Amino acid sequence: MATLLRLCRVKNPSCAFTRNSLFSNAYADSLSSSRVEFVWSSDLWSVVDGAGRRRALSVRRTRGVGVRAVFEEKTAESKLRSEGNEKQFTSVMKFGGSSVASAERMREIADLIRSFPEERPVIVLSAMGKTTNKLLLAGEKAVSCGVSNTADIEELCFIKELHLRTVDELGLDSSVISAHLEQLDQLLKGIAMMKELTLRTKDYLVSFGECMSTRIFAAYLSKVGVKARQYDAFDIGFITTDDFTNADILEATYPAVAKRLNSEYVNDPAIPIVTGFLGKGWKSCAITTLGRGGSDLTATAIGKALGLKEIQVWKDVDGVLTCDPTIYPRAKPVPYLTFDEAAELAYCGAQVLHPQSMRPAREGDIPVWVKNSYNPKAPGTLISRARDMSKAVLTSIVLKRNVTMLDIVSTRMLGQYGFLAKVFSIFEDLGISVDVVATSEVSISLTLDPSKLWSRELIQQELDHVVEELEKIAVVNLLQGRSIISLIGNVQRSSLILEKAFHVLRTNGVNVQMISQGASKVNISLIVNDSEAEQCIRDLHQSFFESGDLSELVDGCGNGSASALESN
Ligand SMILES: Nc1ncnc2c1ncn2[C@@H]1O[C@H](COP(=O)(O)OP(=O)(O)O)[C@@H](O)[C@H]1O
Ligand SMILES: N[C@@H](CC(=O)OP(=O)(O)O)C(=O)O
Repeated sequence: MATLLRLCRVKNPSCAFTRNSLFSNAYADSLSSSRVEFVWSSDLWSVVDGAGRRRALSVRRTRGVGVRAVFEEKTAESKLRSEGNEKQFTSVMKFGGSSVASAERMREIADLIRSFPEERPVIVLSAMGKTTNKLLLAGEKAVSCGVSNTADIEELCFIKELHLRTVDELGLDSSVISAHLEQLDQLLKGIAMMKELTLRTKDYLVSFGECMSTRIFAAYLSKVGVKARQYDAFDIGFITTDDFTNADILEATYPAVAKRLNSEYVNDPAIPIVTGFLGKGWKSCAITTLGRGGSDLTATAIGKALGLKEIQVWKDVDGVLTCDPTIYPRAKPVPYLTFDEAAELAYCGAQVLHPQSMRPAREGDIPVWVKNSYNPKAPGTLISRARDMSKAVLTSIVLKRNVTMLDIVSTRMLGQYGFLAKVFSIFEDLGISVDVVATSEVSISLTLDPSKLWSRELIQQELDHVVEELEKIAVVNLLQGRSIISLIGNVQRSSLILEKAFHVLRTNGVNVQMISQGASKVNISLIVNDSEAEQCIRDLHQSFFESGDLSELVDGCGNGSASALESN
C-alpha cells in the first residue's frame, strides 16, 4: 500500500494543493516510489503525510520551476517493485538515427538484439537517419510556402518516401504509420496557415520522426517473432520542464516510467520500444524535446528509472574517439571514461553524447557502453564512475566552433568589489549562458555558446543588448568567429598537457587568446580563431596520440585503443 502524501503550504498546512492533470498523474505515480521530486511554482511548500508530519528531505526554491521537494519514501510496494524488476529488464539499448536509417539497418539492429538472447532489453530509438533535420526544414518552408503548396515540400516528400519504402521493404502494412503521415500533412498545412513555427510546434513537428521509427521497428520485431510493444515517451511518464526544444526531465519521471514499463511487462511480456528525445511538459501537457541528440538522455533516464545493470548507446563510430572523426579520420577509440570526463566532453561540444545524458547514469551509478552498431565486435567505450587515472594524461580533444568571445575591462579602479557579480547578473538577467571564463582583478574574458546548448541562436540583436548593458560598467570588446579547443583528460597533469599543447600551437604560429582550467579537473580550454581550429586539432592529435616522444600509444583493453600516457 502506498503512503498518502500531500503537498501543502508550510504556513497554511490545511491548504492542499491544486494541480493540473499532468502534475496530478506524476504525483499519483510517485506515491509509492523510493525517491520523488515535486515541483510546484508558488511560495513555500512542504510534503506532509496524513498525520501532518513533514516527509520531505529537502524543499527548496529553484529558479524557473518554483519549489522542489525531494523525499525518501520506502513502501512495501516500491520494494517489491524494485525486487521484481531484477527479473524483468536487464539493460537499455539506444540506437541513434544512423543505426535505424533504412530497412536494411533495422534488420541488422533486430538481428543484433536477437544475438543477445540472455538480455531482456528496453529499446530506445531515434528518428530514422536525418529525419529530424528534414522535419525542421519542412516546417520552416511551410511558414512561407502557402497552404496549397505544403504537399510539395521536398523534405516532406523525402520523409514520406523513406518511411513508406522502409515499411514496404520490411514487409509491413503501411497502416503502422499512415495515421502519422496524415497528421504530419495536416500539421504542415496548419503551420502554413498560421505562417509561424513556434518552439512548441517545432517539438510537435519533430516528434513524428521518433513516433514513426519506433512503430515501424516494433511491428518488424513482432513480425520476425520477437514480441515487442511500442511506447511514446510522452505517454509513459517522461515529464519535463516546458522549455520547448530543450526541456529537462523532472524527477517524477523515474517512478512513473518504471511503474508503466514494469507493470505492462509483468502482465504481458514484450520488449518495450520507446521513442527517444521526447517528453511531456508538466504545465503545458504538450510534447517537448530534450535538445538535439536527446535520445541518449532518454536511454540513461530509463536505465536509472529501472535500476538496470547497463546502458548501451549504439552509434556509427567505434565508441567515444580521441577527437571528432570528421575533423581527423585517424581518431582512435577511448576504451574507458569516467562519467565526469564524458559529461565534460559532451558539454564541450562532442556530438557523440547528449550533454545531460551522463546525469541519470551517474546518479544511478550505471555503466554506459558506447558501441558501434555497424561494427558490434569493436569493444567500444565503457563509461563508469571511476577508472585508473594513474597514467592517463589526455583522453580526447573537442572542438566547439562559432563561439563569441567578450573581453570586459572594468572602468573602475583596482580592488573595486562586486565587479564580477555585476557582470554575471547581466548575463543572468538576459538569460544568456556563459561557457568559458578567465578573470583578472579588473577584467574578464568569457565565451558565449552560440547555440545555448542547441536550443536557440544567439542573434545579433541580443549580442548588441549584452554589450550595451556591460558598457555601463566596463569597456567591452566583442570578438566573433572564435573556437574553443577543449583538452579532456587528467588535469592533475596540466603542466605536461599545456607544455605539449603550447609547443604544437607555437610551432604552427597560433596565438591562444584565452585559456581556462575548469574546477572539474578534467578539462583545459583554449580559445583560438575559427580559421585555425581544425588544423590545431589535427596537430594536437598527432602530437598527443600518434608521436612516440612524450606520449605512447597503449592498448587499454587489448584492442589498439588510444590514451595518451606520460612517458616514464
Ligand atoms: N569524440 C568523438 N567521438 C566519437 N564521435 C564523435 C566525436 N565527436 C564528434 N563525433 C561524431 O558523433 C557522431 C555520433 O553521434 P550521433 O550522430 O549523435 O550518433 P547517433 O545519431 O547514432 O546517436 C559520429 O558519427 C561522429 O561524427
Ligand atoms: N532525432 C533527434 C534525437 C536524437 O537523439 O537523434 P540521434 O540519436 O540520431 O542523435 C535528433 O536528431 O536530435
